[in-house]
Amino acid sequence: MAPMGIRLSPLGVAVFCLLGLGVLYHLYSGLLAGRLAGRLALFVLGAGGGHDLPSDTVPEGPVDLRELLAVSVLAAVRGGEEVKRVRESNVLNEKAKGKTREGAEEKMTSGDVLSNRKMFYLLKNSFPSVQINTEEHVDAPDKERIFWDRSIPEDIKEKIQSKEVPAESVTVWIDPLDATHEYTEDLRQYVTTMVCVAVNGEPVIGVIHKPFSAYTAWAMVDGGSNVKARSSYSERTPRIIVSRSHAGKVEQVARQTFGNKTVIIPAGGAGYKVLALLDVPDKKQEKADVYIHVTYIKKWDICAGNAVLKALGGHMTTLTGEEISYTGSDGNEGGLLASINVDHQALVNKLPDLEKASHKQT
Ligand SMILES: Nc1ncnc2c1ncn2[C@@H]1O[C@H](COP(=O)(O)O)[C@@H](OP(=O)(O)O)[C@H]1O
Ligand SMILES: [Mg+2]
Repeated sequence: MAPMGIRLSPLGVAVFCLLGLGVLYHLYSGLLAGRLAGRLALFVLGAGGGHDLPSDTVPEGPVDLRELLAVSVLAAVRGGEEVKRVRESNVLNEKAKGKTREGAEEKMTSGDVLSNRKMFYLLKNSFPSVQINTEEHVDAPDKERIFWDRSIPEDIKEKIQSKEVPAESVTVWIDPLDATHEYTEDLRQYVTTMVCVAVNGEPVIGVIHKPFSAYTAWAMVDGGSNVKARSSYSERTPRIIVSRSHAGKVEQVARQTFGNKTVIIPAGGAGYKVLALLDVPDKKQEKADVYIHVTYIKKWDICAGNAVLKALGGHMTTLTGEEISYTGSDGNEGGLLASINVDHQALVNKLPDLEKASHKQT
C-alpha cells in the first residue's frame, strides 16, 4: 500500500514512464530539427551577406585566417552600406564625442554608430572567442543578430590558403567610419570602413572599403591581395599626403625634409591616404608617394593600412622607424610614416631630429 491510500499499479507506472519518454523524445527531436533547419538555411542562402541565423552555428577553437579575411571583407561592406544609407538620408545626428589632445572636436554620427554595430556583431558572432577593439562604444542592448553564412568569396578562395592560429593570439581592430569629419562635410571620397586582424600584435589582414565607390582593397601578409603597388614612385621629390583636419606641424616637417617645393596633398581619412600610395582604380582617388602623420592617432585608424602595405612589401612605422604593435593600448604616440617601393629607412633618416625627439614611442 502506498502512502495516503493510493495504490500504484505496475501497468500505470509503465504507462506513465512511456508517456514521460515520449515527451522527452518530442522535445529533443524538435531541438534537432531546429538545428537542422538553421544549417539548411545557411546552405540555401549561400553567398552574398551576413544573415540573421541562430548563434549555435558559430565556429569555436583556433581561428582560420582565411575565414577571418572573408568575414572582415563582409563586415567592411555591410558597415559601408550603413554609412552610405545614413549619408544619403541626410539625417546624420551629428554629435561631439570629445576633443583630441590638440583640441580638435571629435565627431560621431549615426553613420559611425550603425556601421559599428553591424561590423562588430558580424565579427563577434562569427568569432566569439576573438578580441575585438572598435572605435565606437557598443551597447549590449543594441546587440544585433547578424551572422556570417560561412561562404568565402571566389577571389579569396583562389588567392589565400587556410591557416589556423590560436584565437587568443588575434586582435581585431574595427574603424566603422574613417574620415568622420569629412563625412559630415559631405566629402564622400575620403570615407572608408576598415577591418584589421593582428596576430601577436603584428598586422596580418587589412581591409579598406570605400562605401561611395563600392571599392574594397584587401590583403594578407604572406598570403595574397586584390590590390597592388603602382609601377613607380618618386623618391627624390615625393608627393606627400597628409591630414587635412588633424595636420599638426606636418606641412612644416614635410617641407623641412623634402624642400619648400614639395607637393603636399591634404586629405581626409587614414584609409584613403594609404590607398593613395597604391594602384587603385577609382577616379576620385588622389595619388601620393609618401604618407606622413605627426599627431597622436588611434590603432583602428592605421592597422588595416599597415597590414595592406606590409602584405605588398611596403612599410608603415612611427616617424623614428619603429614597428607599431597592434595589441594593448588604443593609441599610437610616435606619428606615422608610410611608403611602398621606396627606401623607407632613408625616409626615416631624412626626417628632422627635432620631430623625432618630440615623439615618444608607446
Ligand atoms: N590627433 C588625433 N587624435 C585622435 N584621432 C586622430 C588624430 N589625428 C587623426 N586622428 C584620426 O585618424 C583618422 C584619420 O585622420 P585624418 O583624416 O585627419 O588624417 C580620423 O579617424 P576617424 O575619422 O575614424 O575618427 C581621425 O579622427
Ligand atoms: Mg578612423
